[in-house]
Amino acid sequence: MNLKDKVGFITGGASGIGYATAELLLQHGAKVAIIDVNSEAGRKAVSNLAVKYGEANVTFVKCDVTEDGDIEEAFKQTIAKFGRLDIIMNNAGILNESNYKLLISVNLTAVITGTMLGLKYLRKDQGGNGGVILNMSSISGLKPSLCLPAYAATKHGVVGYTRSMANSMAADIDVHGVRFNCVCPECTDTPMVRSLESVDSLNRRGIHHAQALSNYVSENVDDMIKASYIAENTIKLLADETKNGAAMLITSKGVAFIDPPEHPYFTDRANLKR
Ligand SMILES: NC(=O)C1=CN([C@@H]2O[C@H](COP(=O)(O)OP(=O)(O)OC[C@H]3O[C@@H](n4cnc5c(N)ncnc54)[C@H](O)[C@@H]3O)[C@@H](O)[C@H]2O)C=CC1
Ligand SMILES: CC/C=C\C[C@H](O)C(=O)/C=C/C=C/C=C\C=C\[C@@H](O)C/C=C\CCC(=O)O
Repeated sequence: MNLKDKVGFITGGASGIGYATAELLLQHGAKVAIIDVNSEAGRKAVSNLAVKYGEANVTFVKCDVTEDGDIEEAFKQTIAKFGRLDIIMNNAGILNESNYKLLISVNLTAVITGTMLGLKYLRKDQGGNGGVILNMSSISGLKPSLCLPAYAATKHGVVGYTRSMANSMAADIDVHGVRFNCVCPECTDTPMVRSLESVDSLNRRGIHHAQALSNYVSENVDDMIKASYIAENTIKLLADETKNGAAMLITSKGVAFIDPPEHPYFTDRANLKR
């Protein structure tokens, strides 16, 4: 996919990985809607990006991704502003083991809702141009995370959902034109991770092994991979039209595509005919 003049929709785009990806899309000539619950951060992000890339190319829509109506409205406002939609990045996420229902709602339910609601605007057979849905998982979606079991459950859910959607819709891709992929970064230097330095904040959020995790983050955060590195690899995946159903692990050593185990039943639609 040539990113020039394409339109991206990024939840959690006011900060961290979402913001870095928004900026890189703009550098490639795309237009971007930053979708975020934090109005102050969202407006600040857009005013910074507008100075560099032009007011006509970036917009902010306030949206709590746990509210279906907000997500629908955000899609409508994005298309009203830019006239099309090509890239959906369901990226908003939180760390809160205490409030695991909210955690699941933001990190997993909203990814499914954003995919289902967005799909109808992308589908070529429903008036769209085709495109790509990129869901944000984590290395914690591929392996256990002893400090964050509920978080890991949401991120495993994102991998399972994204691969399953890709498989179930791949046979008709010429009709709808939509690809589904997910990215799985290791620990990255962002405001979300910097917030883990405070043991009080970890305890309030019910995070396991709080003191050990706080020490680990304080000692390692400056050497962690940067959001710009996640964004560079995310953009490559977005643009690569050969990739559908990919789970891209991103670590300081580079990227790797993690394949699911083989199983003959219901991994592809041919088996439904048996
Ligand atoms: N930083 C890391 O080490 C890693 C982060 N991730 C994932 O990447 C994504 C982005 O994380 P970061 O950039 O690190 O965090 P961040 O905290 O810098 O950015 C997250 C953004 O999501 C927004 N957000 C939170 N709840 C929301 C809601 N209900 N509705 C709309 N927006 C909401 C926040 O306001 C914030 O702007 C998350 O899904 C996270 O789980 C994955 C792997 C590693
Ligand atoms: C106490 C020692 C620190 C880490 C080991 C442990 O496995 C763990 O659970 C650490 C989690 C740290 C998470 C911090 C931010 C989360 C971001 C994620 O999206 C994934 C990144 C890293 C997971 C690291 C891991 O599980 O080892």
